[in-house]
Amino acid sequence: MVLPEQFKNRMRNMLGDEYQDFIDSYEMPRQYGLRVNTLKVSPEEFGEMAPFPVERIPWIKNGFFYKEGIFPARHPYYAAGVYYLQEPSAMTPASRLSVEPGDRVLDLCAAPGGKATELAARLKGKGVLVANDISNSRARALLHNLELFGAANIFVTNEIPARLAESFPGYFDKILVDAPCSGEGMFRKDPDVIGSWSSERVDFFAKQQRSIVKSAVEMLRPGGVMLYSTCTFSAEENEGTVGWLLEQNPELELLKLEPYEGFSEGKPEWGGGNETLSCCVRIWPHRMNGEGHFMALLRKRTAGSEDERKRLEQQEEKQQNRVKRKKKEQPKAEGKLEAEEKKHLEAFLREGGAQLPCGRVESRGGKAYLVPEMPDSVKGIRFLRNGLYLGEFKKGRFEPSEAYAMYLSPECYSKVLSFGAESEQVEMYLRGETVFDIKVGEKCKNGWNLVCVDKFSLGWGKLSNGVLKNKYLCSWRKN
Ligand SMILES: C[S@@+](CC[C@H](N)C(=O)[O-])C[C@H]1O[C@@H](n2cnc3c(N)ncnc32)[C@H](O)[C@@H]1O
Repeated sequence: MVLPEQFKNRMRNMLGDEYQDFIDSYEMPRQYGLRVNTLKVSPEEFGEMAPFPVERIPWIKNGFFYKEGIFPARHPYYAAGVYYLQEPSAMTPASRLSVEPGDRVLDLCAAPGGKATELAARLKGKGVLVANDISNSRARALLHNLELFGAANIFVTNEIPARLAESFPGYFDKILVDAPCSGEGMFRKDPDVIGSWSSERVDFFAKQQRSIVKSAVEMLRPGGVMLYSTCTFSAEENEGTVGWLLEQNPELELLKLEPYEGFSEGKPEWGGGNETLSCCVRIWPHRMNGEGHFMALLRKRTAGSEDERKRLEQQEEKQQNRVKRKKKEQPKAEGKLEAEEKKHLEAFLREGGAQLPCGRVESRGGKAYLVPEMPDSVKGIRFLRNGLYLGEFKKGRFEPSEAYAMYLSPECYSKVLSFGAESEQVEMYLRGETVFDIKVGEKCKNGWNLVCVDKFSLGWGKLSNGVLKNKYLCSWRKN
């Protein structure tokens, strides 16, 4: 692998005696991993039922290594959202942010969802995940992955962080900032990144990261916890950014991350000398089985000293005023279901013996959504999805959505048609073809059926006289 001379010089200066081991790691095979969706299956169960050889990743509870030459994305379990393909060190940031059901969580730079899908799974349907990305096309991929995972309590936004900060001052319990970076830890996985590397880009990202984390801190509640991560090695973008953040925000303190023997400490001298920077964690490819990552876990202290309390109060007041001004500017949007719509939705739920989780159902443009609790100040925020898209009202009936199918499990719906993972029928279904010769049985009946591969939902199909009309979402179909 041909690496830029300037990059090599920088790494030689950083690593000293270790430099040769680091460079040699570029000749070693890259690491392949998948992370199990705990909304659908436990890691233990997956370990027993995995359709190809896997090995547990020692520092990630629901992570598994698989070998080069295996293609997990081709298996129907991938289409069922049973796992997400992710390089093992990239699994680490979300694994070290202690998200609990009921938390308000923000993933500020979330696309395509490698970490947001894990945060959503940890919430177990309670609380809310705001998953944001500045790029609209990448935010679409993020939404797709969250829906594939069956995540319901989501708000997928496409905003600049400063705009979000106006709407969510001091709102979140947990924030992940997986910042855009120079990607030095991606060289082995994606050699194209090498071509775009330059020391100017390192400086560019370091500056951009400061502006992103500044907004993130404004959105963290006192006592809340934030994890900052990158997939790069440069000091400027890692200890440098975190050192600056600590200087600007004395209410922040670094916490230790749940340890693993392969992790290395951050270097205070690379970030202005603050000794606590040693709490940061680095994953070096020559020291453990990961491509490379940096992580810092920060907590916003609750007001302690009188000065600090006053400063936080002033900050809070300023932010609340901004929210009040915004509220005045925007009329309240109406989203209640019409009586007819309510009737059609209830008829559908009754037919399948399904129950919606607690929450508010809203209708927008003839579509129904189960929406999470949100402050009024979100009005005006650009978003792709608010909550779980349940389905559409069409010609006097309700048609359930793909996202709703992915959210459901066969235990929650009374009409289920399950294909075996190795069957030709599951492949036909995923290609969008009509499936014939289906026999009705105890669970599989005429009408809307939740189509599954083994016990994992894939989508909808409408059964009549042994013929399954395929309702699998066109844009998700296999070619
Ligand atoms: C390292 S990637 C995130 C990867 C993602 N967390 C995952 O695990 O799949 C950084 C992301 O930040 C987004 N981004 C770049 N500048 C941003 C900004 N100013 N605010 C928010 N997101 C930004 C990029 O579009 C990109 O998707």
